[in-house]
Amino acid sequence: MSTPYDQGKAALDELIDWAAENVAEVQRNEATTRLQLIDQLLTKVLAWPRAQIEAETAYEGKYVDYAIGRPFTRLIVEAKREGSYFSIPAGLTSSIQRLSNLTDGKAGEPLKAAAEQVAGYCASRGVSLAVVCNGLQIVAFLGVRTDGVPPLKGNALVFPSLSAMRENFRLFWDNLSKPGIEARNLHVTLKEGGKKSAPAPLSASIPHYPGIKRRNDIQVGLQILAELFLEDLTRAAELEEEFLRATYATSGALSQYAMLSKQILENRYSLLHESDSNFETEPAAARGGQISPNLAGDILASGLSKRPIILLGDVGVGKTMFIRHLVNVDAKEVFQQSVVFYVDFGQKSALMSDLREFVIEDVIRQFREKYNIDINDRKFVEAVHHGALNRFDKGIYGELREIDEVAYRRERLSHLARLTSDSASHLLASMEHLRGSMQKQIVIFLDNIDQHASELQEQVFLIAQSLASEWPATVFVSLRPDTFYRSRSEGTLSAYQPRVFTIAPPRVDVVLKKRTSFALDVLKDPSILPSFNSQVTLESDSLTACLEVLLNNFENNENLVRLIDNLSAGNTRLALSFVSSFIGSGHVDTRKIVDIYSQSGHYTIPLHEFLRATIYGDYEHYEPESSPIANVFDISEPDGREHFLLLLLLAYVETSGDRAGTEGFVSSDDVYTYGQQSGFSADQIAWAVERAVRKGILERSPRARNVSGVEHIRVTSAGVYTARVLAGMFAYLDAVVVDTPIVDDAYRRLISDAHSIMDRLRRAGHFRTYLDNQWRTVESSVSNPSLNWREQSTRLGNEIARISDRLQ
Ligand SMILES: Nc1ncnc2c1ncn2[C@@H]1O[C@H](COP(=O)(O)OP(=O)(O)OP(=O)(O)O)[C@@H](O)[C@H]1O
Repeated sequence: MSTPYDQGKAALDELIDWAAENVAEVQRNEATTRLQLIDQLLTKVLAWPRAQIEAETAYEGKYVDYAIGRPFTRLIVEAKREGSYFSIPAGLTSSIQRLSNLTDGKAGEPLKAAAEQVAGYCASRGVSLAVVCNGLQIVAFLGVRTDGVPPLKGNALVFPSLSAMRENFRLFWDNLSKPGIEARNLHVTLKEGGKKSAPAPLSASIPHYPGIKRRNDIQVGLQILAELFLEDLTRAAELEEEFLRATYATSGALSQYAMLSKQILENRYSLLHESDSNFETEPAAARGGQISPNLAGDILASGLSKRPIILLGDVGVGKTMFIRHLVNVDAKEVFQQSVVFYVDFGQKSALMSDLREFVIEDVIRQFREKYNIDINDRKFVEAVHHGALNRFDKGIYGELREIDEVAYRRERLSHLARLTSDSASHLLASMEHLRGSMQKQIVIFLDNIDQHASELQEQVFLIAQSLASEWPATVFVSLRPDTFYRSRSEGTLSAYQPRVFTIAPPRVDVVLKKRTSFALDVLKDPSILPSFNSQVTLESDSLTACLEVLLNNFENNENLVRLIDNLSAGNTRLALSFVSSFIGSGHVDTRKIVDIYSQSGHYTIPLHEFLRATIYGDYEHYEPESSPIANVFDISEPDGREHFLLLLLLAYVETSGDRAGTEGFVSSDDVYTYGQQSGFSADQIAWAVERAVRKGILERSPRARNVSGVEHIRVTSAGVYTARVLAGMFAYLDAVVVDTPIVDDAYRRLISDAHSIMDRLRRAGHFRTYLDNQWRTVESSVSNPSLNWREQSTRLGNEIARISDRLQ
């Protein structure tokens, strides 16, 4: 099979022949050159898809001949007429030349003019790679450099003829083809001196960074208890129904605190089914909490459906909780009449085994443990294979019964052994038997697959499909939107038309109040849950006080609820973990809280106190990978303006996504264009976007990327909150300062490790002034920045001054 590399080489051979045959023609003008030679070179030889080449794009009134690459422009090509030759000084044979050697003197003038022109375009659009091409010759160089070398004084990769490209095809391909450019080979070839990286942040010089935050005994005890009562309580089987009734918040009720437009909140999954009529999606529950009539109907039609029913939802949104509530409360009567298997792929053993085997073994185990049916029990086996045994009796061995009873029984036994040897088909027969003789519906839930890698999720999805079509059971499978769409677009799913019900998150404030009240009830009345109370230690009084404080704050402290609601961005598990980590945090003076509360009956949790517990977790210093909160000021290059790149992008995506009909999504093309027009390089933008997606402050549409080939992104509530609230808070600056490279030597010296509150306030003051200085350079290069840093900075300044005054 020929590779794109082979195809490129063959296309170049053809082009060489064609150029030789047509050499006598009138000299081609620029348009013809482009059409006949440059287009061929780019698309056929160098494998750039047409969809990634834009010709004649305008920016600030200037036109570039070709802007190449999606979602962002990776190189700009300036096309010259074929007759406009570049001359290579005599004796220079290497493909890599100093560009200034080629542009010297009169002979170098045409190339010099073209190189200056394209370098100008590159600078104004933030594209680093520049190419000048006249159809037969190519010169490539770095149009924007970050190593201080002026672009026209740097190196260039030169191919003075088509045959030179052919002779050095490997070099030509590696540096200029689509895969070569994407791998950044040209940067390396031209020895940019490696991209300069940003100076090390303060954390690099802090001994034992990030340091484990010490907890006192109370905090240690409280943390264990908080996890037990707020998170583990979920799994206490004795309390299942009581727990669900007391703590379930209806799925799909819109948040009252999210700093996102209603449009985005209401359309959490809606870009999902645009222009795909092969399947229907609908919310599993209406906003009032009632189960969708279609979902209820599907449960009743159990076993008739040959396709799995998909419960689609983001991580931690409450898919498992929805299933449990459905089975034990919402449709309790239906499920009581049914045989229900719940296969949990969250267990470790799921990872170790063959997945199909795991499902079969687990269902057999549940038959035994939940329904008291051992499908290998002799009597049961005989009942299941009753028909087969009748046929056996009528067959040739049936006669043995009269001749030799023992031999008959032995044959019959081997027959049964054969029928049960394949556990999958024996299980299938057992299910058929149950459905027929006991009139039971069979329902199987395959859950928590989304905690595994995506390949595994797809495998489980395929298993669900085959179970639904082979077994007399209704199969539910919970999936994340991205796996679902990947499977559809890659064909695993395309033959099926699954039923899809989406699970929207509940209101976080309601979940928190209900969960805290329930934990308090269990704590106060040991008889509710004996197994739990045996684990309660001396700290249970402190825990009671903490939970009462929290409950009170969830009811009255809007700022706190807004923080949790927005930062958890629909991940209910994350919201609960914020609360339990606050209770046992080494960064919170729990003793003080409990004392104030017992004296006054009231304690308002300040935002900064809760934020500290969340942002630092178990560490003493901010650690960007493990913290659930992103450092928006981090940079990838020694470019101080980059401190504001992510904030600018967040504000841009938020405003552009607010237009009606897009559900908040903006195409990456637009994002890159905006960033590049603001003077940032594509690499800087890619780095910022990647980091933001990883930290959940921007999210990609799982669907748009696969269907139209263009990635779409939108801001999350965590993104809006981080940009608008956190970035202007002292506690946030105080945390992320250790992780932010400082490009100004003077400020780098001022910003050091600090412990006392006065030192930290001083440090935050320096950091703020430093950021203000960098912001001035942004303001001077971005005509209409999407961000108002001055306002945030003033807020910060006021807060720092207020705290200092209070302390003095
Ligand atoms: N509607 C709800 N009411 C009350 N608590 C909820 C609700 N939904 C989720 N929770 C709580 O949030 C946490 C996460 O929920 P759950 O495990 O159901 O999410 P999930 O979507 O199944 O997660 P994953 O994507 O990891 O499988 C649990 O502690 C659960 O009790």
